[in-house]
Amino acid sequence: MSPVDALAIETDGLTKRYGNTTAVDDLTMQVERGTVYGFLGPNGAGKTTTMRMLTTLTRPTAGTASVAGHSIVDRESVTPHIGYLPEEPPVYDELTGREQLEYAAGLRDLPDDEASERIESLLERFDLLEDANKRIEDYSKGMRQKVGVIQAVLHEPDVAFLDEPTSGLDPRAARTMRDTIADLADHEMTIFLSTHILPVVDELADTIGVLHDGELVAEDDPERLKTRAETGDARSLEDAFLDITRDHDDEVAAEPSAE
Ligand SMILES: Nc1ncnc2c1ncn2[C@@H]1O[C@H](COP(=O)(O)OP(=O)(O)OP(=O)(O)O)[C@@H](O)[C@H]1O
Repeated sequence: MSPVDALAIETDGLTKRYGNTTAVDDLTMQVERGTVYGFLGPNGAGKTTTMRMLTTLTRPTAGTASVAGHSIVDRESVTPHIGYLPEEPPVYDELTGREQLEYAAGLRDLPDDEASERIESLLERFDLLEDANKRIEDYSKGMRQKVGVIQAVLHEPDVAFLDEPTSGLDPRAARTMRDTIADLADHEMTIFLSTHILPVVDELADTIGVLHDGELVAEDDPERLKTRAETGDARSLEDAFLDITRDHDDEVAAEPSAE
């Protein structure tokens, strides 16, 4: 595998502006195949916008990116290789959980027997078998979230984009979710994981990127990120995150005003 083939995601100067707001600002990053990339950032940093560009749901204002070796402007080439769990799982209330997953498998052209084997095994894994024939309108938030994650990885995409995958999950289900993400990564799936729950990233991520005001302000493996550059002392990921995003705010405040 050449170094380029080894990349699941590659962006170069990726930028998205909405009017006067620059949501993502000149983002250049690389994510290796089969790794878990923890994508952190304060509210409004541009994480969702980045994921929407990488999953072809919104077009960049400038810059380029490829996912699984395909340019994101070539929607038809990219989508078979990706799965996406957005903040609100896209599910139909009037379907049952099982019907929703069968529908998702159909959209992905999965053969019926393969689809039903995977659906049943993931339903069991997420403790949803008993409720699989209930309509989604009667599901709790956590149950909807489970269906959303299952449908994002059902077709075993090369790259899964997961936005807050543990949102709404009880501790046992959150554990299952973390174990599932680790298993998928062990089977060569690349996971691009955005969450505010730092222990999840600390446990799972091979690399962490911190986005702030649309810019990538830090990127490293969790252990190095947690080691203070100045003193070499260990700190928690939460402390590292707070230091990095505060330092960046201080830098911005110290910049001479353009006026
Ligand atoms: N469709 C849109 N139109 C206008 N502005 C937008 C749009 N989508 C996002 N923005 C702006 O872009 C910036 C980045 O938003 P984004 O949702 O990507 O952040 P985020 O890091 O995902 O935040 P959170 O952690 O709160 O989910 C914000 O200032 C937001 O207001």
